[in-house]
Amino acid sequence: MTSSEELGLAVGSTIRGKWRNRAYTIVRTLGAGSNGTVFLVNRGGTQYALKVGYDSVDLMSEVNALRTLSKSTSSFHGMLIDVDDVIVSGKEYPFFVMKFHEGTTIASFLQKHGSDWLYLIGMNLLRKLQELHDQGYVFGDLKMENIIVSSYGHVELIDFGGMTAKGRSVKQFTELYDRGFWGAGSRVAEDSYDLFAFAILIMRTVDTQDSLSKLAKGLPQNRNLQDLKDFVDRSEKLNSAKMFLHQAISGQLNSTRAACEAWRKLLPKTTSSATKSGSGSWLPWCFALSIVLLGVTVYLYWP
Ligand SMILES: Nc1ncnc2c1ncn2[C@@H]1O[C@H](COP(=O)(O)OP(=O)(O)OP(=O)(O)O)[C@@H](O)[C@H]1O
Repeated sequence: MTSSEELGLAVGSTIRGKWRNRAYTIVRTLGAGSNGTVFLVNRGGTQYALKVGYDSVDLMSEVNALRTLSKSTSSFHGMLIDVDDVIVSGKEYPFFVMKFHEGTTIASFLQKHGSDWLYLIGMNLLRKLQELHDQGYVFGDLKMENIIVSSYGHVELIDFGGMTAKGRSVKQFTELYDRGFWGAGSRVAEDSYDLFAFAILIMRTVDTQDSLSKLAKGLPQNRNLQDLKDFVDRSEKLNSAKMFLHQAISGQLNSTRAACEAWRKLLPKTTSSATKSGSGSWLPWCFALSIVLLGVTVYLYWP
């Protein structure tokens, strides 16, 4: 794999597209994975995430996914900003530019703000998945590393290289989150495939001993769905989500719509009504405040 240093793309240097001639200044490296290196870049005062790939075939599937979603009217609209090639030291590399999502991983968000946030984050993640599923796609490679959480538990998905049209075979996945790996179902792209990965992700947030990874390292014939069910049963912190998780890992939740409804019931009451109506639990407070202000006004100005 070619690293960013080898590419000679240091902070402050410019990536200029060969075809569209747009220039992006590198602010810092956001991360590097199997398909490329992602940089935070600046163009005309706006920050973007720019991914330089090592192989255009690998990058193309992600670009195609982003292109499709960008055209939609969903919250994924306008995600893809630019696609081009850059020449570095005489060699050509493909790159694309997307919206930059500021935030952190689920694990660090929960550590900082408390584990109660898990239910709201889970709700927001299910809604994102539902948007994707409604358009006829599954995400495929759903895992901790591909989710960014920002303030108020807002969730964004990143790395759409695994996005697959429903009915096809999932093209990119991570074993730990893959139901095929656990002998719990096929790799056909359907809602329940992502919902299985969602359940694993929720389980991983309480897995301080990393026991799921240890289980995954076992022999294939010793690894099965029952191990996962036992994990859920042992995890006290997941008590209220037990039924949901059992259903998700056994493929009994067939639609993300149904999953959203089931998960909503797990939300603490105030959050639940806030997320449902979009108004929030601040309404009663606003009402109380307005009464107090009225009282103060009457007291000050009454003749
Ligand atoms: N749109 C974005 N906004 C903010 N950060 C991003 C964005 N896209 C990617 N990143 C950051 O860059 C890192 C690497 O990105 P990504 O997972 O897409 O690379 P990859 O090469 O496909 O990795 P993998 O080997 O996991 O498939 C991410 O973990 C994330 O921290």
